[in-house]
Amino acid sequence: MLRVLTAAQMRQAEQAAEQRHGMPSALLMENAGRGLAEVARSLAGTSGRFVVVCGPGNNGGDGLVAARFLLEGGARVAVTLVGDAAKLTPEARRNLEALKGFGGTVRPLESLEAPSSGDVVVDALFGTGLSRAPAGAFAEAISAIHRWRQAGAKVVAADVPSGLQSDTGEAFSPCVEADATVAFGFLKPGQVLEPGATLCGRVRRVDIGLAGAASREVSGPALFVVEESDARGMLPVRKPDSHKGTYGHVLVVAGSRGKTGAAALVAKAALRSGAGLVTVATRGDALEAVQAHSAEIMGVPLEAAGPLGMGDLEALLAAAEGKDALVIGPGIPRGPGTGTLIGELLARLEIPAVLDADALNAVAGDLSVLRRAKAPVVLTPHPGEMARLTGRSTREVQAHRLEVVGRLASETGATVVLKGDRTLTAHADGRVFINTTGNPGMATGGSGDVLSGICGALLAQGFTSPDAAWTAVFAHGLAGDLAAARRGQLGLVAGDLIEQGLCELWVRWGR
Ligand SMILES: NC(=O)C1=CN([C@@H]2O[C@H](COP(=O)(O)OP(=O)(O)OC[C@H]3O[C@@H](n4cnc5c(N)ncnc54)[C@H](O)[C@@H]3O)[C@@H](O)[C@H]2O)[C@@H](O)CC1
Ligand SMILES: [K+]
Repeated sequence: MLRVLTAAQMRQAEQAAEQRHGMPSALLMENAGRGLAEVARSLAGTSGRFVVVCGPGNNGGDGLVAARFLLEGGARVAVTLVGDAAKLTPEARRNLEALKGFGGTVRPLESLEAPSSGDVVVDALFGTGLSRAPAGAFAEAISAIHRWRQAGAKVVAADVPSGLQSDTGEAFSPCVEADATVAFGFLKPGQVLEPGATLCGRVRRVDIGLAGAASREVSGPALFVVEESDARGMLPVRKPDSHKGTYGHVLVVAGSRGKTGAAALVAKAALRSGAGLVTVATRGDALEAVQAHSAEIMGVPLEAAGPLGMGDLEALLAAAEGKDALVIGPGIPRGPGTGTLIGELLARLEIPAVLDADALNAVAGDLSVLRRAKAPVVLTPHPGEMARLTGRSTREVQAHRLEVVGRLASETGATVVLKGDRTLTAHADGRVFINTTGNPGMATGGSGDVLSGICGALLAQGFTSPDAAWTAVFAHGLAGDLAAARRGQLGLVAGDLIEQGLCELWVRWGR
């Protein structure tokens, strides 16, 4: 997994490096600038020129160091400083002097010969210290960088494209669009969350000497980007002497008349993700249709009528006997008593549970039932369901995804999966896993049911709730990518994620 640090955590890491690991910040800046120069050089044509646009903070300092290394290498380099030179940080100022010592000069932006194809622009206006929308001379410099890029120059951003908020991935207007971004030391959330990820172009991380220990000394959420090897490594290789009991039995409480497909998708996804057995508990008038979807699905009829409620408690407790995980929610008939029923189930069952779809809406009114759960709980809301769970608007949820998902996990003790582009999985211990697989073709009915089925199967196979959740999210997204490669994004339907995507994925992973 790749560790991701917020701006505040980067400052803590920098301090720890200096105070406890003997690594002065001047050296960090030197390493950052050298790495930046190397990436810039790799993007230039044979006789390409470099234009380095520096701001007033340490990001500008990195640019000044890069300019010095480029000059030292014999390149043609123009440097411009935007803003009040008197306000340079002490480290940036030292590097301005060092640049001058190498014969470098700083010129006003208007006097520069416009770079074009083969040339490289280094954007070192703002990094993690950006605090508001760039205006005035800064906005003009960003417009110039944009024009130069249109004319064919490549743009490499120091740490983050200027104008991008490194903690959220939200972009102010204007914001630099880069061909490559050099991440100093650690990735930043804004480099992996959209729209930031797109604005960054290719992200190249360079080591700058922030001792590994520094990343352990930072406080707040521990953010990670999941890589394919992480998810693959979680999936068990089946042992020759195992049997269906080895791989767990999932109880799926889902579906109703007219929504039998939801239950079938959960069940089939669980079956295709290694669960030994899957039983669906649903209203008697829907069960036959659910089982007709697949010969492998076992069934338990819930004979009470109407919405799920306390009248179903005894039947569900009985159905849960001998099961290893519960998935509840997709397509259930929901009524005023459904939340109470789910609360009772969580308080009494000793198996981990995935709450999805209408189970989330049912508990939204009283989240305290989650705290009283006997076993681990995974919540899998999409942004609209997250809005109902947290009493915020969907827009607010989307603008503060990291913060919202982390807070709900720590308040409820559950593992929370906030779905959408770059799905986030937060655990109550402060870890947040950022997912990078998946595609817009997966925005289709039933896709979420498949995710909860995969997650249920992994829980039944003994995964902890955070491991089940982030692994399921990664596998679900990659299954979507594999299925889209065969069907196209427009042609993709949820069933393809199971029959094509997941099966192709397990073959690819040798599972
Ligand atoms: N933290 C670390 O460990 C390291 C940080 N380094 C660099 O330092 C950067 C962070 O440096 P700083 O904290 O100095 O921040 P920045 O260089 O990103 O910019 C902050 C400066 O710009 C001003 N500012 C912010 N938004 C503005 C706006 N919209 N218009 C006008 N002025 C604005 C601030 O008042 C401040 O003076 C990183 O992105 C990275 O490039 C590197 O030198 C290496 C080590
Ligand atoms: K920058």
